[in-house]
Amino acid sequence: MSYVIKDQGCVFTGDTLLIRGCGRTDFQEGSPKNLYENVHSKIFTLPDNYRIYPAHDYNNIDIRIRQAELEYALGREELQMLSIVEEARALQSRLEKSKPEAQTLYNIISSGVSLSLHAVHATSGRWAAQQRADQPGFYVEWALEGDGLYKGDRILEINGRLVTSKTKEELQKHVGNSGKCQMVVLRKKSLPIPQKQLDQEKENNMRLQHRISYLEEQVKELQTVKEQPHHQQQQHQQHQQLHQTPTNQSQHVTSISISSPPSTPPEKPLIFQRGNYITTLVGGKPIELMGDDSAQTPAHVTKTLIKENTHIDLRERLPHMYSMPSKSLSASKISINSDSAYMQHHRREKERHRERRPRDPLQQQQQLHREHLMSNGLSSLPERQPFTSDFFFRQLFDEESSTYSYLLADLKTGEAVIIDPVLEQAKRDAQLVKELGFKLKYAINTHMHADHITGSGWLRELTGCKSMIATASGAKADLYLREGDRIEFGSHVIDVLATPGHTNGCMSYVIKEQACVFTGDTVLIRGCGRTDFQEGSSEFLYENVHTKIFTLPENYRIYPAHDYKGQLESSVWEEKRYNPRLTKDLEEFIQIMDNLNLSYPNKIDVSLPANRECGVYDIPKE
Ligand SMILES: N[C@@H](CCC(=O)N[C@@H](CSS)C(=O)NCC(=O)O)C(=O)O
Repeated sequence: MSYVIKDQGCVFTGDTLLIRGCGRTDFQEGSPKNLYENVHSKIFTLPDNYRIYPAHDYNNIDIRIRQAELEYALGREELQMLSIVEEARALQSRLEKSKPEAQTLYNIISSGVSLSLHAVHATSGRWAAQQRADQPGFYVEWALEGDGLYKGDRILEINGRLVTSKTKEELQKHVGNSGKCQMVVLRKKSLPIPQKQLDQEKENNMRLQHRISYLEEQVKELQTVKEQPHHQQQQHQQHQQLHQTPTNQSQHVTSISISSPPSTPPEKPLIFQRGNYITTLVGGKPIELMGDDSAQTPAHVTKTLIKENTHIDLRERLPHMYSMPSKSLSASKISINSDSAYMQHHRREKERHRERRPRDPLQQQQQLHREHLMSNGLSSLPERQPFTSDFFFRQLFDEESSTYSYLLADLKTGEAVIIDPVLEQAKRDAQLVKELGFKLKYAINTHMHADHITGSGWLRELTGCKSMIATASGAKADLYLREGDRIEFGSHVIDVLATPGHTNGCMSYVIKEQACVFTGDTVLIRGCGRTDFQEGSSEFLYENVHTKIFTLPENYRIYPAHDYKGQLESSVWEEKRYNPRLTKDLEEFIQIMDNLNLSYPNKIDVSLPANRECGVYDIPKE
């Protein structure tokens, strides 16, 4: 399927149409003919300015490597899961075997219980035997100590005659009135599994079931991620993390049915934890986190359905949780009594809101969204300002250094600029410029990079553009930039802001008309550039971000030079609220920056000397 959003002029083509490629057709129901026909009749007939968003992009060996890594991780998880499934099966069968089953000699021996034959002379005659429901033979019920008979012994022979009796009276005839006789009895060597051990095994089994369902989820996730290109894989990870943030309300429900609940509630609560996902079972019931605080705690409750319905006072059972800090579990809001006053209030409130809801589905959704924001103490994301129709924007990625480059153009004049190009991608970028019919005017650097060689020098050779960098960077270029400079391409203007801190020569580039800012390494998504080498200064970085970036309108999009977690863009609104470093006060910020403990960029030794020469140093011939 392809999904078209007409009013946004874009189509999501999945694997049907990829950038400069298309999906393979050599498995599943693949058909080159059908693919070709569909692309030509349904995608290529859409307006030419429709943006195409494919499901994959494979231009880089790193993606393959990442996929191989994922395959490996998947294999490992699958193996682990298999061995745990085996373990669970073995446990299950032991549990099942502990249920009463027909005590035929065959069943007993095949279940692994060893039997021994005993010749017993019952001299006292003080013993009794009984039949057992649905089981053949007679079993000693009680016997006087010292006679050598034990409860549970199965009587095979009495006074030389095999016991084939069907009734107690027939047996009595063999024994005679005195009860004194010579007997052969069959005795189980192993004693039945004690209840405590049985309970323990049930508990273990429950744990294993839980682990299996977690591993199944992991495998499913890995399988999904494996299908995605690196970019999306990283996004997926980020998405996962986001879904564990306090603002996420959705509950993750795993349903495990245990057919035989423990006869008595376990003394201790069972707590399962996977990262922020916590399941606590008390008396077989999951504890639910409720109340506003649950939105602020990273704990995420997995419901496990167990057939049991006891209400238990948690304060007695979990006194330690009631003293936990609210960051790990909001204990004061823990309750398992679904009819608690809080729940009743919550339900009534929900109903009240439902009654007030508008009829129109769109308005209803809007109201729900407002309610959701309000109840989570969030303000609403500012409205997005679209790019103007004559502004071309393309974000490009270099996998090796996780660097974003941005190709921007004026569609009317064809004049283009590229921000932070990477040497290894210069050919790709030059090719794209050519295909789109642009004329590359400038290759602009946000700063002198330490982790990769700039592509600006090489692009200059390939396209005739001019390279640019801040005077303060100390690097060579065709043109030097200072705060307040304006870079023009067609009718578009980039305003230059000096934002030193990561390095002396760091610049941010603002395009007011398009409501966006290219922050280089000054502001990263939920992070910022390191300040531990070159001329790094945490104080400068903090001050410049707060006075020059965070003062921009909140709906300005932020485009950084790197992202290591698969995020593509952010906004001033988001970073002002969620940047874990820059939202702190200066003192704490400096402390965070002083303790990042990042290793030096792998390519620092080649990048810095090359970038001082605008990247035209040691350029590969090919
Ligand atoms: N591992 C990478 C380098 C990662 C790194 O240090 N990134 C810099 C920007 S490039 S100098 C940075 O400021 N990171 C901040 C952060 O919080 O990660 C490599 O070897 O190239």
